[in-house]
Amino acid sequence: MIRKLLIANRGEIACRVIKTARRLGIATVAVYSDADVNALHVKMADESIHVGPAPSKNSYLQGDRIIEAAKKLNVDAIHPGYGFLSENAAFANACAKNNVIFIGPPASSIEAMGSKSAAKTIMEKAGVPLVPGYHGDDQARDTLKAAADKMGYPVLLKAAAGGGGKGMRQVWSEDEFDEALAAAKREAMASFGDDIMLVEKYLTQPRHVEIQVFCDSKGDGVYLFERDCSVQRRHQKVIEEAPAPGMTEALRSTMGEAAIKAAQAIDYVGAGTVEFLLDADGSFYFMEMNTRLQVEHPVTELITGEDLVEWQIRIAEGNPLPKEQSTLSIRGHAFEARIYAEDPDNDFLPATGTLSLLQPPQEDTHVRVDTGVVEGDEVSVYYDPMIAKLVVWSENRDIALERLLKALREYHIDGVTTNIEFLYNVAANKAFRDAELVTTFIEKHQDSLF
Ligand SMILES: Nc1ncc2cc(-c3cccc4ccccc34)c(N3CC[C@@H](N)C3)nc2n1
Repeated sequence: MIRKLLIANRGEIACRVIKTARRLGIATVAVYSDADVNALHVKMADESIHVGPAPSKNSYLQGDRIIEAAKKLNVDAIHPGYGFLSENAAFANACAKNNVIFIGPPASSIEAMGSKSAAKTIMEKAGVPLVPGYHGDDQARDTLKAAADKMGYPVLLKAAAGGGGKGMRQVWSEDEFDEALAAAKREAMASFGDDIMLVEKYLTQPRHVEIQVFCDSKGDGVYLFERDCSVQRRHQKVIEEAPAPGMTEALRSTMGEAAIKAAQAIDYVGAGTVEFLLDADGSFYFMEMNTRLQVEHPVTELITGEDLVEWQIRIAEGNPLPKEQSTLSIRGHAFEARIYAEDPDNDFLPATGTLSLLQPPQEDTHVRVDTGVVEGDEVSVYYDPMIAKLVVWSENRDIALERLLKALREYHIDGVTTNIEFLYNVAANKAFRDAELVTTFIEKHQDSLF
């Protein structure tokens, strides 16, 4: 039984986890840095404890200090949120060693997904579809070149230690290969200290469709359907939605079952997301598995009616899955737009300042605002400049889209530059309305977005 929970995070996700913990009658402990002394998540928690100076590396990433705080305040469990220590195997191990429940997967699952090539080998064995390519240990130039020639161009060179789009390089023809390989290895070594390369068939117009999975400690697993996260800018998600437009029941269950197989291949426990590339012909390929609760989980909550943080807590206590696959279903359609303090007219550089006016749209059962700030707060340089997640639901996509546009029109923020107008332009774009969602969406339509 978890009676007291420490949230090892800040901002909207810390506030969001505290809300569910409070509803479940679980006492909460917030951790905060010098910059967050008066932050909303500190005010919302029952107790709070200072963990260090403003820079994340001196505070929210100080795993030992966070565990000391957990022991000092006798907490039963730590929820890592996303980012920070949420996918840090050493931290998950340290929690276990100190008899504090880590609300997340076993450290071994986190480690297994840490390297792209190791992950692909595991998934291949589990029968999860992979993009045609090479992900072996033999890194000789002739071996990688032969794989590329065999697949046919274009191919994509990917750093095994990379992620989120870092360390990727397209090769459009054979005579570009050597120069591209040398550059990709140099970049990977500089960024990750590891230049192991994967070679993959380059899908030119894929969609990013991810499956939310949950496994309990007995090895049972369910999928809570899919999210389409194709609309991204420089590998930052901009607008996410659930369910994925155009998904058939057959494809949904095939991808869902593949995602469960992926999770069970690494003895997964808890909330996880299996990311797939979905091609226009309905083929899908394993991309990555995220061993944490995702930023965009609210769209899944709105179409299923489930509280994913409650599921995480119940499973971390050793309970079986709250629901079986046959009792889970999709109702309606949801969008999430990430409201950022950034300047679209200045290459989306983070904006700072004081939120002199912070007026979210009128919340109702179909408009949800997940935020970690209040009017008057400072948007600081130390952390991700997300102001809020605007999440809307309706019985179908068209009405949900209208609700999103209306809510964006009603969102008034002064004091910092935001991306609200950019978000509106994306959502109002005809190709978006027609659900022509591909990962190249933003660059394809950029003339009408700025
Ligand atoms: N073989 C092959 N073909 C096309 C791809 C295109 C992307 C990609 C490239 C650019 C933006 C993206 C947004 C969402 C999902 C994928 C992408 C991609 N990514 C981007 C980051 C990482 N998640 C993998 N891998 C790909 N792999």
